[in-house]
Amino acid sequence: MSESDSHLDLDHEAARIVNGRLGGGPVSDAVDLPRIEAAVREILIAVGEDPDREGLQRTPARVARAYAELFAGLRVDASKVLATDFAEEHDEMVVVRDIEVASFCEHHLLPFVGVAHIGYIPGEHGRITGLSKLARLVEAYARRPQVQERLTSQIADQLLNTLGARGVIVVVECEHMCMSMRGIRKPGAKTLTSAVRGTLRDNAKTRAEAINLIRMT
Ligand SMILES: Nc1nc2c(ncn2[C@@H]2O[C@H](COP(=O)(O)OP(=O)(O)OP(=O)(O)O)[C@@H](O)[C@H]2O)c(=O)[nH]1
Ligand SMILES: [Zn+2]
Repeated sequence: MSESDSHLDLDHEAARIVNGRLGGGPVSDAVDLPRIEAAVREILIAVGEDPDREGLQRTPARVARAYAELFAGLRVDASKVLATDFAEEHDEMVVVRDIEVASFCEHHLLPFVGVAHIGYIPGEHGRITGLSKLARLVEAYARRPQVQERLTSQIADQLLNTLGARGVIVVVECEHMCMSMRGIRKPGAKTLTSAVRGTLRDNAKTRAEAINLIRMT
């Protein structure tokens, strides 16, 4: 696979969506900005605001553009993110940690933010991926309505299936705004989720090594 095949840039992706359509895709695939604008205007009225006051006049359009960007992952084929891979005689662990996560809980459409740590052991044929692609994979799955558990396992499964990794560990730690700003109101509470696949699941010693690398300061 060539570098350019997999050069998925979510900002460009969002820009294309804002411009009305995805490159090559049908127009109906694009985010319906006017529809979001109309809905945001309705929300403003419903909460008792005046959407026509000066400060709010452009808000529905801004929110529509923001949503196109924040949910751009819905239009990314996550399997293509890992398309740049290299043959390399490396059958040891690769860990990238502290990858920023900004996602949206699908229950309240409020952000959850934190970090993801990803470790994998290349498969039999020794395919490794570009390091940035691991962060791109996080972005592709985070920029959509999510639950943290699914985000975690989707990342792990994609590494296992597309890259053919022998073992995968994904740990995500996030604070959910729906728990901090409203409802139970417990700011600072962190949710940790993990997904462990392949040899890392079966072999306690290798798993411990991965966890040590993730925790190492
Ligand atoms: N498992 C899981 N739960 C989540 C996630 N994000 C938000 N939630 C939870 O989703 C649940 C939704 O619960 P509901 O009782 O339907 O909604 P609610 O009345 O707004 O709940 P409260 O937040 O307790 O006020 C809440 O307990 C949230 O904390 C997530 O990523 N994973
Ligand atoms: Zn929530």
